Amino acid sequence: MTKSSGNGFPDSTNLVFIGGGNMAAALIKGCEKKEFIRKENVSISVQTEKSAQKWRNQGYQNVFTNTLEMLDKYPTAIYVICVKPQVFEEVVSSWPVNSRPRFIISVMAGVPLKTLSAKLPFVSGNTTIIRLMPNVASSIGSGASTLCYEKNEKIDDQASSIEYARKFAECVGTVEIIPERCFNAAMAIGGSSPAWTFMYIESLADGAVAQGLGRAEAKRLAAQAVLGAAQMLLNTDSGFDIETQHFALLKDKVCSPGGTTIEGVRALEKNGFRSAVIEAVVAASKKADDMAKMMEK
Ligand SMILES: NC(=O)C1=CN([C@@H]2O[C@H](COP(=O)(O)OP(=O)(O)OC[C@H]3O[C@@H](n4cnc5c(N)ncnc54)[C@H](OP(=O)(O)O)[C@@H]3O)[C@@H](O)[C@H]2O)C=CC1
Ligand SMILES: O=C(O)[C@@H]1CCC=N1
Repeated sequence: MTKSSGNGFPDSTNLVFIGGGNMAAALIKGCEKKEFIRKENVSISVQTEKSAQKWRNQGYQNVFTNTLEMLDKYPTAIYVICVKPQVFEEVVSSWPVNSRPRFIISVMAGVPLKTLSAKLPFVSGNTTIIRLMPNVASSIGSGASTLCYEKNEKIDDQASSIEYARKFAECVGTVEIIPERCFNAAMAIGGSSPAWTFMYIESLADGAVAQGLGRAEAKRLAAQAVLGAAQMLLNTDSGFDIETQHFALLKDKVCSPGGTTIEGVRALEKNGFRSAVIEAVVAASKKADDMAKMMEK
């Protein structure tokens, strides 16, 4: 009998990554660390020989600079699309018509399921296509991913594919399975917000540096303060229940009457802090909506 390592699929199942950049690296390394996959079952296609060599130097042997050649070699593997959305059309053009992947996971922002199906007519129909939106913290196993797919009872054993994708995403952090109509909004928080959080932490440090604190101390302190605050929201040991309680409960605990923090709250509100953050989420989400519309053309 074929051995299985608990992911529901035989150990010999090949995972084929189209694109081998930051996201592919985070996912591959996270899955390997959790022994979900092994190097010998991973194939990667990249654009440049330089990137291919980087992967080979890390012990990956199945590395290609020609996607068609790779997909030809693994016509029934699990495919993970990890290229930029702008490159997707090019990838489609080098997709062999006889490939029959077990299922497909796409991490591309702004490329909806219906576009993926329409652009890959020869593989869709009886092939589950899953959208997964990981984030940069996946590279250290602290990602916050979202996943969506279209339920189709005609597809054989679709539930196993979804379960595999869920476990795959869990190798690099948490995963929320959500309807596609909310996917771009979730992407703005899960996928994009780490960039804004880095900006926020940088600004905290800048403020303290302006007031005389050393740069290194300010950076460490700011990062740890943000981490601790996030952990209080997620860890019930803080007495906070994220399902039922309002974030302001914790904010109010920090704001002593007549104290320092409330002065900072006042300054933030005066400068449109919350509105700026809300608008950033809406802007990122709308950009993904626009990208999806462009893709339809
Ligand atoms: N960065 C992030 O935080 C997140 C990104 N995403 C999504 O992940 C996807 C990838 O992003 P990211 O990993 O950051 O991008 P990168 O630029 O790091 O990686 C893109 C990869 O695609 C390869 N590539 C380019 N053209 C081709 C081609 N024709 N055939 C095969 N491979 C090709 C590149 O090769 P080479 O290395 O040789 O240039 C590179 O390895 C995007 O669609 C993005 O929307 C999703 C969530 C978060
Ligand atoms: O900026 C982007 O388009 C990608 C998707 C989410 C994070 N990075």
